[in-house]
Formats: sequence, C-alpha cells, structure tokens
Amino acid sequence: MLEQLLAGSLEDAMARREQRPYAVVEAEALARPAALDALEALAPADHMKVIAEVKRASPSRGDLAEIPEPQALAAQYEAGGASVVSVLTEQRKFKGSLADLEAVRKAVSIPVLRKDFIGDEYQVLEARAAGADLVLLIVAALPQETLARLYAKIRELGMTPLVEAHSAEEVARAVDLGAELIGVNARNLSTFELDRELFGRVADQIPAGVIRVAESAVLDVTDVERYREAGADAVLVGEALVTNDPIATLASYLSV
Ligand SMILES: O=C(O)c1ccccc1NCC(=O)[C@H](O)[C@H](O)COP(=O)(O)O
Repeated sequence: MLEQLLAGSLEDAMARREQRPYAVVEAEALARPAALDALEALAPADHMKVIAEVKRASPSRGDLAEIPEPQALAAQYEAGGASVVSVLTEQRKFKGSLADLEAVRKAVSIPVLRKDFIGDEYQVLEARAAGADLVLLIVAALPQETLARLYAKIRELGMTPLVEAHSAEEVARAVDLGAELIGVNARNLSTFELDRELFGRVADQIPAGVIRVAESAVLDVTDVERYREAGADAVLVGEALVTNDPIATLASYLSV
C-alpha cells in the first residue's frame, strides 16, 4: 500500500507540474516569507506538545470527517494550544489538497506541516510555495540517498523535515540523516497494523537533543500519558481530533 500511495502522489504531482512548471513553483517558493521555526515550536516543555492534523479520510479508517473548511478547524487547533498543524495533502485516499494547506497557512500563525507521500523535489517546492514550514519524509518509502537529497532540499528552503520511522532500523536511518525531529509512527503504512509499544522500544535510540514525536492511534489521554512516560516530546493526532471536540481533546492532551 505504501508503494501505491507514493506512486499516486508522485503521479498527481507530475500532472500538476505539466500545468505549473518547476521554475514557476520554485520562484513562488523562494518569494515566500521565511518558514516558521518548527523546532522552537516543538521544543521539549513541561507538558506534551501536539501536532494537530486536518484529516478527512484514510486508507485504514475510511471517511472520518467532512471538514468543509480546513482553515476553521486549524484555527480551532491553534486556539486550543496545538504547536503545529498537520495538513494531509494526498488526494486519492485522504481527500486532501494543496489548497487545504494554503487555506490553513492563511488562517494560523503556528507552523504548518505538509503531510503527504513525498518522493520528488517538486513536491518540496510545492510545499514551500503553499506556505508549509515542515515536510514529512517517510523512511520506509524511500532509499537513503533519496531521503538525504530531499532532506537537504527541505532544509535549503528553510523548512524542517519531520522524518518518520516505523522500526529500529528506520530510526537508525533517520538518525544517520541528522534529523532533528523524528516521528515514530505506530501504524505500519503497508499493513495498517498498529504497534503501540514501538515508541517505547525505540525511543532510547533517538539521541538527546532530537525532538521525539509519537504518531498515530493516540485516541485518548491515557495514550498521551503512556507516550509521555516513554519520552515523547509531542504527539501527532488526527482521528481523535477530527471525530471529537477538538478544543476539549487538545486541553486534555496538553495537561499531560
Ligand atoms: O491513517 C492511515 O490510515 C494511513 C495509512 C497509510 C499511510 C498513512 C496513514 N496515515 C498517515 C498518518 O501518519 C496519520 O494520519 C497520523 O499519524 C495521525 O494518525 P491518527 O491519529 O491515527 O489519525
């Protein structure tokens, strides 16, 4: 499934490139005001930080919420104390878009993450042109050389890569890249199986000074407490926020 998701996102990006050539999007990306400092926003604190996701649907869970105005939801996330807003821009299975990202960018003043299946520099340029401050890189999706090239491109544009791993070996590859922000995803993106103990098993592999994010299947405050005890600085949450009162849910998570 991960291969299909990446292939679909790349195909869609190449179709957009036919309409908006590389040089045009590059000029837009370079004309943007500087990206916001995501590492500062997510710096370890005396409470758990939250990356709050705009997520309409997913391959493992189907339709979750309509979200006709992603900017309104993002504004609620900011008001509720989220440190970063994650916007799923993948169209085929997640029903997201770059237009969602642009709308969210205009509505909030906290950093915004482009969450998609990134495999090409053009997608990185698109992210910056739309106003993203962070871009997701999935270790399982790409060879190390490609990851390193995209990591460098994201940094060159002043953005922060969120490098996502789903095993001890992938955490080691994220560390080798020099990642300053590492996400451990409890969800296997090929099988959709959840491993809620994974973060606890690999957290010690992440060097001191690197920000640690626990991703996926954070469904209630006890999950947040478990991840906090295991050393997480932040949690990335989609479903629990789009299917419940986001302000109340954020308040309970931020109390940990
Ligand atoms: O969510 C999925 O089903 C999914 C399937 C395949 C690839 C990626 C997928 N999700 C992306 C994410 O990483 C999550 O949206 C994110 O971590 C939030 O997860 P959740 O809180 O469980 O909605």
